[in-house]
Amino acid sequence: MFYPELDKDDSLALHTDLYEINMMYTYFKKGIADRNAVFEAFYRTEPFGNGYAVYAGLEHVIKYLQNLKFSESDLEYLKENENYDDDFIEYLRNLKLKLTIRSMKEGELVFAKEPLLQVEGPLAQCQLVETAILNIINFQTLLATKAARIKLAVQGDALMEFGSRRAQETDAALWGARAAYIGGFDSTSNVRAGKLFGIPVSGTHAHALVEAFGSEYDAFKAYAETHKNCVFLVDTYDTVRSGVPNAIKVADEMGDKINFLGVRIDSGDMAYISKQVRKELDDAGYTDAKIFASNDLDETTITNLKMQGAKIDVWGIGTKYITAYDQPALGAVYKLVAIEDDFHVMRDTLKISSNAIKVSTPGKKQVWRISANTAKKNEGDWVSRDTEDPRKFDALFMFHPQYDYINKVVTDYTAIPLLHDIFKDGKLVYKQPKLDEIKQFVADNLDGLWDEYKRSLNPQEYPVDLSQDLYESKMNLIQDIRRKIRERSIGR
Ligand SMILES: Nc1ncnc2c1ncn2[C@@H]1O[C@H](COP(=O)(O)OP(=O)(O)OP(=O)(O)O)[C@@H](O)[C@H]1O
Ligand SMILES: O=P(O)(O)OC[C@H]1O[C@H](OP(=O)(O)OP(=O)(O)O)[C@H](O)[C@@H]1O
Ligand SMILES: O=C(O)c1cccnc1
Repeated sequence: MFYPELDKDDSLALHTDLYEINMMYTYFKKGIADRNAVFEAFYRTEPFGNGYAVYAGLEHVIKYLQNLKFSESDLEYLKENENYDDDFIEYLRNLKLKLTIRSMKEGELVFAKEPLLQVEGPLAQCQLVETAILNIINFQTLLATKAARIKLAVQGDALMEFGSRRAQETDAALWGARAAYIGGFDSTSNVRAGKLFGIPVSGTHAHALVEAFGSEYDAFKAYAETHKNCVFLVDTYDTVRSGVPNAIKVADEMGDKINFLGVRIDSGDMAYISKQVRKELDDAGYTDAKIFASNDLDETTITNLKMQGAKIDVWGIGTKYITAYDQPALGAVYKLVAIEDDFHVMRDTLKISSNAIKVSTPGKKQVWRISANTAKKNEGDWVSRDTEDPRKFDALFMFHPQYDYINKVVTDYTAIPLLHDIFKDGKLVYKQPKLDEIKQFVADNLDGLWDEYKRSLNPQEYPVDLSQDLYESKMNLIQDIRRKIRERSIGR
């Protein structure tokens, strides 16, 4: 630890951007800190060109919110470094979260432009938690989605997560291992993730073992004499001529004393070499021995290797998974959608932009997953005001919010609300599922999605439609704001 005097009194209350606390200060001084507000978090485009994202991070968000309180050293720091009056510091000292949070469940398949998490409560409190909530769900949702893409590419083969050494620091390795498991990996190499989350841990050995013993035979033999389950890394010198023959020799000598699970290759032409290795293992009678592969793999390389007929059974994935190499940010944002006015009435709010995708949708919402009762597949998501309930209608008119000529009428459907109560007035009301249940939930959800949305390249756009009510109030609010701006500029 670098700062032991602070660490003992550290908290995540300051894990926020300064501008959040500066806004809190303004709200406090102007007497509106406790006005009721509603913020919603959403992202704007699907990551990796995928057709959906896998929502993850809620467990960490809950942990963060449950423990949120300014410590004395936090307050001291603010007092010394910012020009806040003492009454604000006192306000922060007594701050007790009273937020009502609604969120998608972890493992839910989610789509661009729909609220994933909604925060309602005192304006200043809503503002404080923006940074950490986005920090957590941006990372974990991105990674769980990457994991699901990799899972799709391996077509049922086993997947090991190897990313810790390349992760952007320790928290990313830990929560990234969890997101991998949610998204479809079978195990992680991170032992702490095993201890904290109950994820199966697994591993082989590194080149260092071979180098330390000076020869592959001595290294494999030593490993076999100290471990029951053995996967030998065979590419330190020459995979085909030395690595695999030495692995086979040790397996023969040890017989039933070990479980010879297979060999790992970590370099070279994986398609060509894996075929050679398969033949050597089969010829020696080890037809059940598996070929493990690692080396900067991702869903694209895996798909290509499969196309080449590579004989790989188990895939170890590190760098390109844990760093979300091809798209390092999900870009989820947190926007104010409603606020209490001077007359204690909730008023919708909107952010206008010349960029259509950046125009937010006002109002407190609910997201409904609409599935056809006959096909048992999802028809799309219907974003409504939180007061609307499509279960009361016989038919649902669904239309694209930007291109309203793309529309359909759905009958005989089931509508399931996706935003669930997590905290009510600061009290946790949600029973958190076990990690394995979340993992299963992802798999079940994927079953409910048409293949057209699931393919990893150029998937169809999944419909995320607005209710008529929401659409009209958005258009009216845009007109209203434009008119006010026009009037003001004419007056000048
Ligand atoms: N047959 C293949 N088709 C497509 N990509 C492959 C194939 N074989 C290996 N790759 C990938 O190509 C990339 C570079 O492989 P390369 O052969 O240069 O590694 P290497 O130099 O042998 O490994 P190292 O640098 O770790 O010793 C890696 O991401 C690897 O997974
Ligand atoms: O390739 P990744 O997907 O990141 O998987 C993790 C990598 O970590 C280990 O390599 P190591 O740290 O020894 O580095 P090197 O193999 O690249 O030399 C292992 O042999 C994998 O290659
Ligand atoms: O167990 C392994 O083979 C492993 C673990 C971490 C990184 N690379 C490989």
